[in-house]
Amino acid sequence: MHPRNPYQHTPNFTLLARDYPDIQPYLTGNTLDFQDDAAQRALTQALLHRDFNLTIDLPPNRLCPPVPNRLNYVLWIQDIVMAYEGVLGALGGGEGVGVCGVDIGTGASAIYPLLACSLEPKWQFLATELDFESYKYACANVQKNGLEKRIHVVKLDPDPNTRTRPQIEFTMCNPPFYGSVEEVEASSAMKEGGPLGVCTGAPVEMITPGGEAQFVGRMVKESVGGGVTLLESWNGGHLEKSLPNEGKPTSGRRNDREFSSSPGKRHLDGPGPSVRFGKRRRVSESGIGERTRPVRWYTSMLGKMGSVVEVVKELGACGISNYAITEFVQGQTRRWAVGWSCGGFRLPDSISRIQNPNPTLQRLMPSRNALQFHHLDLSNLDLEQLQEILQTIDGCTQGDTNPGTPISSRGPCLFMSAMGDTWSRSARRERKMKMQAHSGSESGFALVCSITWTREGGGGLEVRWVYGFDRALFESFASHVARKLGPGKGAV
Ligand SMILES: C[S@@+](CC[C@H](N)C(=O)[O-])C[C@H]1O[C@@H](n2cnc3c(N)ncnc32)[C@H](O)[C@@H]1O
Repeated sequence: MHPRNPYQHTPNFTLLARDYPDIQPYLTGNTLDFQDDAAQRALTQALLHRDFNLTIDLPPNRLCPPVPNRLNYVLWIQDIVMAYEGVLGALGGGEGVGVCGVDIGTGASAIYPLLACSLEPKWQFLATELDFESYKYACANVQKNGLEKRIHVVKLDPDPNTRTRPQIEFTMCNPPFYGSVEEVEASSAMKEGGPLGVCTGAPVEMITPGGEAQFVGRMVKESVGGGVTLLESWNGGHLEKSLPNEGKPTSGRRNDREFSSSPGKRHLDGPGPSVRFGKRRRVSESGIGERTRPVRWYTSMLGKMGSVVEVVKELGACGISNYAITEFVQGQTRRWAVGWSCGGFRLPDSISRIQNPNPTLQRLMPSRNALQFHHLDLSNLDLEQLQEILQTIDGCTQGDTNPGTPISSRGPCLFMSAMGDTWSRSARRERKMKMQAHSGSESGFALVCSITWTREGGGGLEVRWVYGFDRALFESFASHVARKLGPGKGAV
């Protein structure tokens, strides 16, 4: 379960039923009858209202989304967005820009955009739906909560006349799991709504040709060309118009008691508000080439581990190495999500990798974006000394940092950027000969890293890859920094 998910323990149904009497008929003691789909609907409605101030209607003939499970995915998306928002802030761009996400197949509940908008007052969504019945309910649910300016529900009708879209920060999707009715029937593992829960999913919610792996595989292929699966009918106009005026906090939408460890930049291992590249050079987002990408992060939930294997294979086939895998465990239900980007922002390992994966997942994990070096003698190193040492690396730019505000548990964090390899011996020789290099060029960074260190345990250094496309360049830079700082024993 996501660490910020407040549903770590089974709710006290008896207490909940006092405020939400619709639950009462399905209670025996503190046990809710998950075999009854009406009980599941009553629970979802109660939790959404109590904890998120959301009111929704759910049709009996469509999926009833379990709130804790759906919230896990939203919180992971929040991690991803916070990670790169922090980086953009550090690079002097992207401040105050609203976040635009896409939920592919929003369902009757429109649960993902509703939850996400309730947690994040600046986010907006495009929510697509294929099925007319679900589409009607989704529109009504968005309207009921006064969120129609921030959540635009579209009924998909392929239309080739696509116009320019605003930057989409992420797409999310809970695709139909199965490839056929036979597969649904053969599966005894389908446990929407808890271990004993009945499933009210309609065929359109459960079945897609080729199953979820093929659905997401298609997304992967389309993402290489900048596409968003089945979004052809959306022209983006609605959200573009409302983007600059949005961002007013929606008071009362968050239950602060439930979310005492509520999300905020200070919880991140990465860059915080005090870090800027501003002094030496302000870089627009277009300077790192990301604004031109229609979608920054594609993500999808997956219900079968075998599908994770297939999707990662497809990512490899498409040459996409910048990806993330997470696992959502809620009671006995286990789900996974895969995210990938064709852009250069690299996520912290804590977001992109599962901590203790089983052997199958271990093999699929993306490469680490942080390299650690131990046994460096850093006992006397302070931020100023580090800055001085790093200044001696030719052709690299340092970001500002506020030493009084540690933004990582490891200590202050410093950003370094480079336009290319300027530190290796051959690069230095070449620079001497040409003497022109990259000075003042605004053509964009090749590499951005954050550097944190600790004096404890003999001194440790962590160089995290924040932006770039060339892993070898990152690894070479990290080793160079470690060599500069002391007698390292190699990266682990
Ligand atoms: C498993 S349900 C997920 C519903 C909701 N997002 C949730 O998590 O509870 C999948 C949804 O995707 C819709 N759908 C199926 N194929 C689609 C497609 N190609 N494009 C958009 N929506 C689709 C279905 O109608 C259904 O509502």
